[in-house]
Amino acid sequence: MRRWGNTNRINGTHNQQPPTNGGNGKGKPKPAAGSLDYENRDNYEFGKYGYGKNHVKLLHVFRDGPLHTIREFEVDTHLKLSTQKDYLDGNNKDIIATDTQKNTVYVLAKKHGIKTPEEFGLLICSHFLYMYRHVEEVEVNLEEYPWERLQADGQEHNHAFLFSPNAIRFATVSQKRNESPIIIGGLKGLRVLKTTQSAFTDFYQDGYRTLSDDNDRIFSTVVTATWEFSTANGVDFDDVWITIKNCIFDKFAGPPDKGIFSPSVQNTLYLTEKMALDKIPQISRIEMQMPNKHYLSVDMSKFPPSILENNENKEVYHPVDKPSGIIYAELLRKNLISKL
Ligand SMILES: O=c1[nH]c(=O)c2[nH]c(=O)[nH]c2[nH]1
Repeated sequence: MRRWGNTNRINGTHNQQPPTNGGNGKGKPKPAAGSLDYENRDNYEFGKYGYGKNHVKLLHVFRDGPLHTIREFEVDTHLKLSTQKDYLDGNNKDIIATDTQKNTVYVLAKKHGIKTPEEFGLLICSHFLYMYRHVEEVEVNLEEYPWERLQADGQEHNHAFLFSPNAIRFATVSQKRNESPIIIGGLKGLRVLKTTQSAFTDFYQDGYRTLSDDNDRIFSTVVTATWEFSTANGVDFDDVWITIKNCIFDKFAGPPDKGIFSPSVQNTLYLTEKMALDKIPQISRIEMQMPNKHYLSVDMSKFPPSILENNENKEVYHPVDKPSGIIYAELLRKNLISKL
């Protein structure tokens, strides 16, 4: 999890002028002269610091007559204050208690509702920056529970839902005072497998290599993807998430009858990222991980033919948990790189 990272910024900040009584002061109060804790203090400085509440669990139900819509989240809120007197001096005056942070999540959900994880994260960031002048930076992580509307008699149910954990959606929104927010969308845990249209051949040959070329192998992976938005204006965050999931399916599986050929996990990963950047102009970069979950053919050659009714030895595979290959890459729009 990225904490207090700093990369590209999105245009347009929220009004972050705090109420006049927000926060209670800056500067380091001096502990009593001669205090042991005070000695040598100037020899040190803080690196990363902050605090917050993790795993605030929340179900939001929107009742539009008989049609109900739900979103369930676990939310982490993290604040970085401009003062460090809580750490340095045991002075708690500036601390917005983690319990208060938890309450804030519930109150904001009740007051404003929840549309998407990204928009709820933006709301929480701007709330803390607006309310408390001594909050320097906010980071919010949101993980969504994968509820889908239940289908009954071929029809979408008004108020019943099915837990469908085939891909977990998450988002991270962070914002520094007087800067634009950074919005990261994400997907993880998407496990897929195909039984053909995957090969791995012609790779580096030397005395350390024992793996044979394989022209037709099983390809299975558990996809993680994260992407950064270059704008929040007019973005349909739900639609972006579904589009990226569909890019993964398109480049991994291809059309239902013929599929799509993969010469390596690396190439499939790159083509997926490229398709996502081509399709979604509002994202500036995408990063993916595809572990290679190996399924190895069981060697049947030592069994006598009489014991095997069918001699075809590619029907039984041994799923190998560990070790697994790990393939990853980040793809960025080139014009953004050259502007840095
Ligand atoms: O698609 C693959 N990429 C690799 O880098 C690799 N390495 C390996 O052993 N098998 C595979 N498969």
